[in-house]
Amino acid sequence: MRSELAVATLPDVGTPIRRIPRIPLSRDLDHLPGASGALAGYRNVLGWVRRGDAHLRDQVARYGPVYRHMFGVDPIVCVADAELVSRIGRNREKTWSAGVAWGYYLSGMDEDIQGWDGILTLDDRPHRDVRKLLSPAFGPEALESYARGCEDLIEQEVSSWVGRGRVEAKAAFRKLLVRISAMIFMGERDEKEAERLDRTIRDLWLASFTPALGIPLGAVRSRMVSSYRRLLKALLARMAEDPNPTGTDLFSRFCRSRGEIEWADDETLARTFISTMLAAFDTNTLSMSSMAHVLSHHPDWQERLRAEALDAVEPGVRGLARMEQTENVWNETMRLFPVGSHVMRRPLVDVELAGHAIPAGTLVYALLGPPMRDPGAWTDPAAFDPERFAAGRTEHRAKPGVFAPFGLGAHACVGGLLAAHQVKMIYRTLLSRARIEPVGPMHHRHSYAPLGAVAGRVRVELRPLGDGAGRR
Ligand code: HEM
Repeated sequence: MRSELAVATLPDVGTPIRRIPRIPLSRDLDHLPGASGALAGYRNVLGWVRRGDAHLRDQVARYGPVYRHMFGVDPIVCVADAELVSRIGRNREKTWSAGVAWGYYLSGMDEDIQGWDGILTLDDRPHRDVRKLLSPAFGPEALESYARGCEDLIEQEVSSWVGRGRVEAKAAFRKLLVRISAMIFMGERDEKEAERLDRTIRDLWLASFTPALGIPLGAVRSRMVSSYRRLLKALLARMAEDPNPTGTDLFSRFCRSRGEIEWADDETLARTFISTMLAAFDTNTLSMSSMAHVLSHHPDWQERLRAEALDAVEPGVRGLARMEQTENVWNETMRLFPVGSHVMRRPLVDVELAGHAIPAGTLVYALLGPPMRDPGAWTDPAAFDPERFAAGRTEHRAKPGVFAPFGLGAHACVGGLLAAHQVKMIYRTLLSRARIEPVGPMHHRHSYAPLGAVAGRVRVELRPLGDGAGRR
């Protein structure tokens, strides 16, 4: 039976959605294998936080590739089969809405919102319009200028880590990436301003996560919303002061495209811009921290990457393009320690997945982690083996959906290349200066909180290389 409430309020397939309301979730899921009830929902959230992807793989082993569960107070359907994940993400049937799914969490977060909430709450043509607007800011010329713009900052920060000796990778990478992002995104070089921006982004993540936990819009959320409004006001003031900015930062590039979308006023653009930053801050910090853990326990791979780093001295993106082994290690790290747990979608009509009827309006989590251990695609899936990505093996292309750390289809990550450049630049500098040694044993514990990484603190020892061992 279909949830009449959800169906009554769902937009038609292909309808551009403006100001997505919070459409109730379909709850008619009893015919699916899985668990239900509030207690299961809270236990499930704890499982995600404590055991990350291992928790999800256990659920798949128990219930199969399509199952129902609760995430906090919300009934969800999880999909773990690579081809189904690919089908949902690519959305060739034009059935799956990211907007209605994200809108469930984000809509109404700020009662003053007059326009779109963000890039992930858009579907169809409005979404294509925004992607087009963003594309020059992620094109080759822009990426080159970002790469050159942050070289000095990376040098400085890496020197200070090596000087300190022992670092906690999550905090260290975050501090550096926040400064890089503030510079790239907003042309902001001031450390304090970068930290303030970071706090706002953190608040926004928390604000979008609280409804699933059944936490009412109380004091906590309103504090988060006020820091969001402050940032929005600052962006709008900047747009008003300088209607045609010449800066090379992402915001200036974005502003220069104003007027290209007839439906988007300044406020809509500023909100869209904030949502773009929201997707960028934590993601790469976590992938790089997991990589530090992995490299500290694989000195052989570290040596290979060091040789590559010392060889790739050409400035800008040309040198980075040569760092294929670094990219393979990064990919292998994200395969074993996924960053994004799922892409969230809702079908706008009733659909069938692996013989199970999924009612329109169901909140579906297309899981990204379990397919990355699919034994049908990966040899010895639990092993650390970066060469599986190299030419000649390319296991990540074995079948659709087996490797999608950046999502799939129209909403696939816009910043994947930028993230890869940042990883290569930072590791090129770090590995040419120091050897990364472990503090404590290798462990595979993973956690989603809500983004994923090696669980807990990632402490590593940085031993400066002897004279002549490093060049940069
Ligand atoms: C390791 C780093 C990163 C990972 C693992 C990652 C992962 C993802 C994933 C899985 C999605 C798809 C979400 C969905 O379909 O529901 C996504 C979308 C997105 N990412 Fe990333 N991301 C990373 C870095 C970045 C960076 C550096 C930026 C810079 C701006 C960025 C900007 C975005 C944006 C704007 C979207 C939404 C695209 C759209 O809706 O069209 N990401 N990312």
